[in-house]
Amino acid sequence: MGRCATKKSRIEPQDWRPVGVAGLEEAAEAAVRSEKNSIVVAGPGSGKTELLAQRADYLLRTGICPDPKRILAISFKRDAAKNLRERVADRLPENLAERFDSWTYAAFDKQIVDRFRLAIPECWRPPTDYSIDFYEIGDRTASSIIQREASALGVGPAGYSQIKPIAWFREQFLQRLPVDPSDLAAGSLEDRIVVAAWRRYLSPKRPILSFGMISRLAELLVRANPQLLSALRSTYSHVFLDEFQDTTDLQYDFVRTSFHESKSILTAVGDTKQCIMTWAGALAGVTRQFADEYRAEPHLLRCNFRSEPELIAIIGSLAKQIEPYAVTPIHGLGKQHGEGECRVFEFADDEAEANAIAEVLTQTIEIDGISPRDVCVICRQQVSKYSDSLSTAMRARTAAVQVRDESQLQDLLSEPVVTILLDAFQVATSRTAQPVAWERLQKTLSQTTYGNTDKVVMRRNSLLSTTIEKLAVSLPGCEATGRGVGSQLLEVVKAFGVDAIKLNHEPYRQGDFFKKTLQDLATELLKRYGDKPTQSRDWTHVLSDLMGETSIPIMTIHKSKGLEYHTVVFLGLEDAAFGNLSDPDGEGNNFFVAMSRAKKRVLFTFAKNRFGRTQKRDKVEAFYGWLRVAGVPIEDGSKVKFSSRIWTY
Ligand SMILES: Nc1ncnc2c1ncn2[C@@H]1O[C@H](COP(=O)(O)OP(=O)(O)OP(=O)(O)O)[C@@H](O)[C@H]1O
Repeated sequence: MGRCATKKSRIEPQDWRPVGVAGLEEAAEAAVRSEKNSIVVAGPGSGKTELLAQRADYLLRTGICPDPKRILAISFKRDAAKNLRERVADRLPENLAERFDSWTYAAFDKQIVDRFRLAIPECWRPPTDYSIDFYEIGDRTASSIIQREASALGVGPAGYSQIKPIAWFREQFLQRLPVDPSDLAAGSLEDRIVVAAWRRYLSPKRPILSFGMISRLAELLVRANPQLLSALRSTYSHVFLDEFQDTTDLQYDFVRTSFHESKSILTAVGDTKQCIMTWAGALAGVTRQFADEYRAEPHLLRCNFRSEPELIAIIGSLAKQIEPYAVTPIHGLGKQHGEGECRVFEFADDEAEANAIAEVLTQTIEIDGISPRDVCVICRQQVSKYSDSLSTAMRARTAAVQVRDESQLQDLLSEPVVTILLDAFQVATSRTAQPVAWERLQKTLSQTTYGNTDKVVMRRNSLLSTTIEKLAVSLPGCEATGRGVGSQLLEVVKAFGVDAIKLNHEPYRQGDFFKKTLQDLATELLKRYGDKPTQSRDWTHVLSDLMGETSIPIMTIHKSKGLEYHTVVFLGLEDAAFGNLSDPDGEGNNFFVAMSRAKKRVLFTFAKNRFGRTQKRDKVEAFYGWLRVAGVPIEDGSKVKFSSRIWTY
């Protein structure tokens, strides 16, 4: 993908061509060039994220999004927001890319609340030092809130016993907040409890907000302040909504208050693997609602650019079994045959499973030469529990590659300040040139300091070189203590300018998030560095370990969304792994997500005995049925020689 470093003049829409890809399918190109609200529905690997990056390129290069207007992209996960931001930054000149804002819903809501806190009606205004509750309230907490607040209002159990806690929480506590709470305060007992509970959460003594509450405050803020609303609308001429099928009521409501019936043009992209019906052209749920309310033009994509034709055929078969009218997906570049494979193995127990899969993973890396980062192990839930035997089996086979739970590190490594720091550490400690990291650092520094005259650029380059040199000198003798590593991080951050970094990344301006991110990074570095004797401390190794260059990621299905790998192993296609399957459609979609992450190979496993207990597959039988019809039989793992190059009977 060509990096465009120079300022280019505006191009005419008819002269614009997709950047970095051979082409786009017709429906995708229509969505990229659309002048109306639109909803793009497409299967896995169809290039939805790519389409948004291309649309940003189109709108900014042609001036259809004219300076000083901006594009707002909202995603669900931090790494998805980062991925989109990077794709746009990679292909556009800086002066254009800087008008592309890529946020998660949570971060966007929070920065609105924090920046415009004083415009929140006083009765709902949180103190500045509120903490975040990362978990939404569950049944038990809701129940105790109701009990506590009802008692405080002088109502006994007979008065509140009929209130269903979780329904109260979802439908009433998280309802739209009225500008004036007196209506609620004078309303039903449920409403009075809502007001009392909010007051307690907002109280200066121990203010604490969940992301659901922050979303509600952001919506209220925009609704209650016409000037803010109009500023938001005139700032963002175009709005992108990623993974739209997953939008919650609260998020939908915030978008509606902010942009419905405005001049801002909305592009929502949704994924049929979450909502199979849409593939047939029958929009469903929130997708349907959006199409109706925003008079959005639908664009249905059918290409898959990710997977080999054999996997696309299986994905298409599964879709058709679920929805007979589903469009058959085709390979994006017209390939008819490839090396894709999908296999299901049954093992006597998790130990046999671990040995076989460890063998497969080792071969994939050591013989096929696939990078550990291009291989992934997925579990439905409880990653460390499900992958425990596999970790042991891998350790017994090779010291070079391990499997690693990605859940905690994924978010930390997506942080912009962490990217700066790891790039700086990498350039300072690597024995070879690191042009990509160096260029990224230069670019970041140019965003945090002003001016582009030769003198300013020279001064910037000299500052960067000095910072890196200092770091290169200090790191080898760095104390193996939090203070030692932490102070090196601080030195780099200071060179880039703490305020400037915060100015460019809104979430760092709030609370102690910036400090905590640096602390978390120091802890992770220290874990890998501090336990070795001084002479054998090797920063290159520490960094590659932290960035996971030598480890195979293990993650939940949820974390795997939006990602792709050469080989995917799904451990435990079993009833217990899928919980109580109270939502079979949702679990079917989860299965679909896991299946569609693979470019070349996807393996599913079933262990008859796991954690010393017999496993069943009655509830997940539908998934096995889909696979059988798609031509994927269940194989007896004990009869397969996994140690041979080609797994034979
Ligand atoms: N027009 C295109 N030509 C060639 N390759 C493409 C094109 N569009 C996307 N790709 C590639 O196909 C893969 C899938 O693209 P992308 O991640 O954008 O798909 P997606 O629809 O967002 O996927 P999913 O929702 O399944 O995670 C990526 O490797 C991407 O680089």
